[in-house]
Amino acid sequence: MRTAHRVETVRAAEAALMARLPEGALMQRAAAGLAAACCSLLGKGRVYGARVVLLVGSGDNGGDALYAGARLARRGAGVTAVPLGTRTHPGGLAALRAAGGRITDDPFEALAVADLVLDGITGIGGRGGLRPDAVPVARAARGSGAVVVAVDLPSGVDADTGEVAGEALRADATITFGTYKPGLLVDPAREYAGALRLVDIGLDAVLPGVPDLEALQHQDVAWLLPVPGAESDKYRRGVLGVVAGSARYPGAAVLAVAGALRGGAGAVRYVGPAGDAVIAAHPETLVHAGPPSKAGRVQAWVVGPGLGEDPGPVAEVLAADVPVLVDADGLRGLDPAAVRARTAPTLLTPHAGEAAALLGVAREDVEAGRLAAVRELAARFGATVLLKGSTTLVCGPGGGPVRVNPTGTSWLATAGSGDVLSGLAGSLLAAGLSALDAGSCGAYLHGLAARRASAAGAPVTATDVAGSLRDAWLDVTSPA
Ligand SMILES: NC(=O)C1=CN([C@@H]2O[C@H](COP(=O)(O)OP(=O)(O)OC[C@H]3O[C@@H](n4cnc5c(N)ncnc54)[C@H](O)[C@@H]3O)[C@@H](O)[C@H]2O)[C@@H](O)CC1
Ligand SMILES: [K+]
Repeated sequence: MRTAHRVETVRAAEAALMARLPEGALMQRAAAGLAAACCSLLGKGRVYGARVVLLVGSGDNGGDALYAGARLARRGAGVTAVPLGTRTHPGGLAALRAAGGRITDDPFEALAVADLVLDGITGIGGRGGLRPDAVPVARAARGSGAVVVAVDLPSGVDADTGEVAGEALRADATITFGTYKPGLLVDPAREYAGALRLVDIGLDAVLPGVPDLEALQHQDVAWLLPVPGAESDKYRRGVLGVVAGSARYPGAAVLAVAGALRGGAGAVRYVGPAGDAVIAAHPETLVHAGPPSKAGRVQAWVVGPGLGEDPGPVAEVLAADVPVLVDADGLRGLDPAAVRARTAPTLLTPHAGEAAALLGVAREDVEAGRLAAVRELAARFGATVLLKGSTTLVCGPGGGPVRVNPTGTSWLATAGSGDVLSGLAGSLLAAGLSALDAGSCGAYLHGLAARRASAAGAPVTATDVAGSLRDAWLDVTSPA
């Protein structure tokens, strides 16, 4: 599990750790890890003679860059610092000078020939986007052909929310200290961070056990996925009911069932007007044309994909005392009170547009502030919410850590892929996973399947994604 903590928590942990250590020890740990990471990015035998430029802001983030620069200078790199703040970390500056580094006020000359740029303008103390004087310097760094390495965070992004208010530096890699920060894992900031590397500075011992954000990895998902026991039959493995599709959108039913059949439930019961299309594509499905309440027993429901204008079945499904996943058309006009009144878990799976409609804000606001949006929806509906998009987030109703999905590809932005996800996550619900686990494991497998299907960088269809779910499942559950 990859975990992230917000700035307030990081600062408290750092203070607790610093109280036990000699002055400056923590910053030296950070600088040592940062310098080592820079050496490996430059490549073996390429540190001596490398031209390194440090962009140095007024705080300790600049201090990290300066101390790391001093270490690189001692290994033979030509290191030039560009002070950009109202002050420059005095100890770091002295260390760089003592190691033979130089200071310049002409960043453009130094950047033109740089092999590596360290962005130490702001870290967790940054507020808002880059200040105007830093903007042309950050752009020149990006355009220089050098490897751009952000210290702790790309300067200009919000560490806690992943929001980017104004301009921020685009890094090839970010070397972060002690723990990930939420902004490193959530778009739009995540896109600015490049490849992530965590440097251990001993913070784990003092960080709270419950993080603000967590990202599942293969072994976490493998642990959570259902495995049939010797005594299992199709009913004990869980039956999922899918209420989806309409005369106008029969394909949504076919795709939701395609996801559902590969999600671990023992059987899938389709309820709706697209039974013929569903059976033609998936003969293993049980179909029922009548209302959901007459369809027979299920352990979970999915309602919404391709339903069209008729919200009738949504209320009927919400009245059932089993977990319910509501997606797509089922989310339109969804009443928070009706969801809050349920005793069984509810999982809502909006994309940014649907989330915006539920919150009464603009879609752009949801995309710019995904974490705030998913938390607000979960609190308002008293439900688990899976917010789909460039960074898929899953938040439980009780506050707890938000799960951020680390798999996926932009090729997933294709018609019908959400229908596959709702079937898949619903199937995991029917198999007995909690709404948080079903949503996050579903998103994980779905993203992995899309990556597999588009392996060579080709477009994928939702049908391709469903077809690759089995391989994604095997990927996750096969021992490394
Ligand atoms: N506290 C600690 O024990 C450790 C801190 N470390 C480093 O220290 C950093 C935090 O240092 P600070 O708290 O000094 O904060 P930062 O260095 O992140 O930034 C604060 C400084 O930047 C200025 N600033 C804020 N927003 C700005 C903007 N948009 N544009 C330009 N300047 C801006 C502020 O006026 C202030 O001078 C971490 O990110 C990490 O890099 C590491 O050395 C590990 C240990
Ligand atoms: K930085």
